[in-house]
Amino acid sequence: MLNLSQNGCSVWVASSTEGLLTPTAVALGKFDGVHLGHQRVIQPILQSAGNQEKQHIGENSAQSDRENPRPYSTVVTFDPHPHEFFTGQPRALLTPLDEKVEQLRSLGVEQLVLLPFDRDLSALSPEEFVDKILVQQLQCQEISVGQDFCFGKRRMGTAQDLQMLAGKYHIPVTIVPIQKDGDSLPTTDDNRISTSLIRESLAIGDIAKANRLLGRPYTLSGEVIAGEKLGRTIGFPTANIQLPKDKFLPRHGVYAIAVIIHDPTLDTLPIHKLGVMNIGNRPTVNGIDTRVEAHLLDWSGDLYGKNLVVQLVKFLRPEQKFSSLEALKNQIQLDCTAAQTIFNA
Ligand SMILES: Cc1cc2nc3c(=O)[nH]c(=O)nc-3n(C[C@H](O)[C@H](O)[C@H](O)COP(=O)(O)O)c2cc1C
Ligand SMILES: Nc1ncnc2c1ncn2[C@@H]1O[C@H](COP(=O)(O)OP(=O)(O)OP(=O)(O)O)[C@@H](O)[C@H]1O
Repeated sequence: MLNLSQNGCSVWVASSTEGLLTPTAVALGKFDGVHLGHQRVIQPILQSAGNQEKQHIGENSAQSDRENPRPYSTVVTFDPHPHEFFTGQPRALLTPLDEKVEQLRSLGVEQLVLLPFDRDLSALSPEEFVDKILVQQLQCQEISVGQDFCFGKRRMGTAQDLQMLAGKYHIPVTIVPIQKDGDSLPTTDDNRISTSLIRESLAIGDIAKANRLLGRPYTLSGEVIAGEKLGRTIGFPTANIQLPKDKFLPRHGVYAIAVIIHDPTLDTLPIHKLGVMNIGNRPTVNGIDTRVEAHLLDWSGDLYGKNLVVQLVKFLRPEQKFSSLEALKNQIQLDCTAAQTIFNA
């Protein structure tokens, strides 16, 4: 269906009905964020695909592959997000499709299958889901899920049910214990690493926690587009970043950031810079729409058309309405100093 690649490696993106690579070793779930808990669930299917490859070394591998094909490490998820299907409300995502693909690629996943989440799929019983989707369509040889995984009509199937049903087809199921946020005490159920907990952390500007649960910095990525070009008149030119429409935005306000700059038209290495960013409506200039604007420290030059990957480091302050551009300018200077102090530390 689609082959999304970067750096020479790629993830094959398919639906259950189109373009599937089979057989598969499958990790099941929504995987929004590809956080540390998700990464633990994905690990066994990478090992399974990798281990079988190792067995082939030294054998007549072409013949061996034909007789006993290696399963493709495959993340199976739903599109649209089930929450969107049931509520009819568009769901903002920690990792919109391109970002999810990039994160899965970096883990070594070979295929992402997007199961079209519709009335028919949501009505499948656990038995039907295993038989129709996992066995017949995906030709699944191995499965990995988290301990609290639920599936099938009204989420009535548990991870143990999956183990029992898949066992009838001799498909082993790894049930990964719940991963908790060890740094947050006491470790109660509320500390279960989850997409929801990361969204809550981002919504209050607790970037350290969100980054810890993700196992990497939360990023906002997109092309630099034209703004009102006011920033340069106050000595702080800003790159306006166009994000995917379904990207989850953290708390509005000002952040210390690390930025990776890619020029899509040139085959050059990315440039790494530090900076400050504002997410908000810019009340000082009577802005109406939400903008994401980055000012890079120690940078001069055009950024239009370039792709920026902005990694959130720390929330600095809420957005404010200033009485003049001069007052805003003075505050942005203080923001730059505060960010620099964080980077130095
Ligand atoms: C670090 C930083 C902090 C900012 N803080 C605020 C703020 O507190 N209040 C506000 O109205 N605008 C704030 N802005 C947004 C500015 O109003 C905006 O950058 C300016 O209007 C220029 O935008 P333009 O060049 O894209 O038109 C901030 C921008 C940056 C880069
Ligand atoms: N903290 C965790 N520890 C172990 N497994 C997990 C953890 N979080 C999710 N999983 C498993 O990873 C797979 C994908 O999880 P999924 O995205 O569906 O849930 P989630 O991350 O808890 O998100 P949400 O907060 O939206 O429920 C599932 O098999 C799920 O059981």
